[in-house]
Amino acid sequence: METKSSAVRAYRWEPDGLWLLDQRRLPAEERWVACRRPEDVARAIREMVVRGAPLIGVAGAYGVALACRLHAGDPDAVERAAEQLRTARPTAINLAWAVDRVMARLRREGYAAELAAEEAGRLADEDQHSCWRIGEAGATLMPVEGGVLTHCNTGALATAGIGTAAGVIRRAVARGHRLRVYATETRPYLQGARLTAWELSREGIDVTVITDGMAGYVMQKGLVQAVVVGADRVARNGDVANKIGTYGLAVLARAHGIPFYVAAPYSSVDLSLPDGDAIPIEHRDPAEVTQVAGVEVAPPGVPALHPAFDVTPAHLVTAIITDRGVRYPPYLRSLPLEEATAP
Ligand SMILES: CSC[C@H]1O[C@H](OP(=O)(O)O)[C@H](O)[C@@H]1O
Repeated sequence: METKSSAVRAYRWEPDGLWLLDQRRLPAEERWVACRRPEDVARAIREMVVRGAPLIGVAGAYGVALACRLHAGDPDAVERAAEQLRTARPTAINLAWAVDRVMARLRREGYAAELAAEEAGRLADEDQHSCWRIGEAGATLMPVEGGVLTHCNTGALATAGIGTAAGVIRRAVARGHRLRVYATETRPYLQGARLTAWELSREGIDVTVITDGMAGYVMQKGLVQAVVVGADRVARNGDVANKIGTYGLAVLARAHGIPFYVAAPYSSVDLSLPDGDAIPIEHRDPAEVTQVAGVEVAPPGVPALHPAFDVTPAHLVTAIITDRGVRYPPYLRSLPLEEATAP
């Protein structure tokens, strides 16, 4: 299965450690950060040097390999480092899932850095193939010609492959769909304006940045024929946690009769949670809201909310595009995602 593309690569596992493309500096500057200790990786995840549900899972997995190197012969120290990695950000299940998978192998076979790195590499390869399968499954759902709105960044800067929602867009364009992509800026970190616009434009994909507040306008004007977003965690009933603002897009899409697709690997599905109310929502530093490029835009002392994610109820989701096929409601409402089968 072809999985390569011209998509950018956001991480490199090298003999001296894990190198991460510093996504806080894009698109102005392509600067790499070296992580040689597990706490370097945990900090990079917390500070969003690296971000994106599947990709922070891969980074966390390599962080375990760094922990085995640093704490050779001290399994308890590796366990403590793994706990710091798996809890660096709470919402994306991929992080805990990936770290737990590597640790399960180490507990069986020994706390060797080579084993951890091998398992992290397998995770990355699996995510590359998963992105490709998601892209292929979702491409057929995209308009042959028209506007597609996407939120946040779900591409090669969020995964080890071509992306989830952005992977759907990439594969649809590769198949000849004539798409105009509307990328919401995605305040406050600006994943859309800074990252998605950078990723897609450098590949010649027609992308237009809009403010988050323009989503209703482009839908009302008939400029958008589909919405496709990613996910950080999907509950058993199909409720979806994703970047803040996703829920509003789903409501707008439903009001305008526009299909609202979620693209996510099964590694983002958390069958232990019955519905979206149980998904932990990360609240980040309010200064990320009140400051733009380091400039205070709100009066000093005025508080700001900063939930980094929201939950879209399954009934607003047209379909979830996964690496195991497309899932349609009401299956998502009546059956756990795992047992649901495409109609
Ligand atoms: C491939 S899904 C990426 C997912 O992660 C993003 O969150 P963040 O940028 O805070 O890591 C966003 O929710 C995307 O949909």
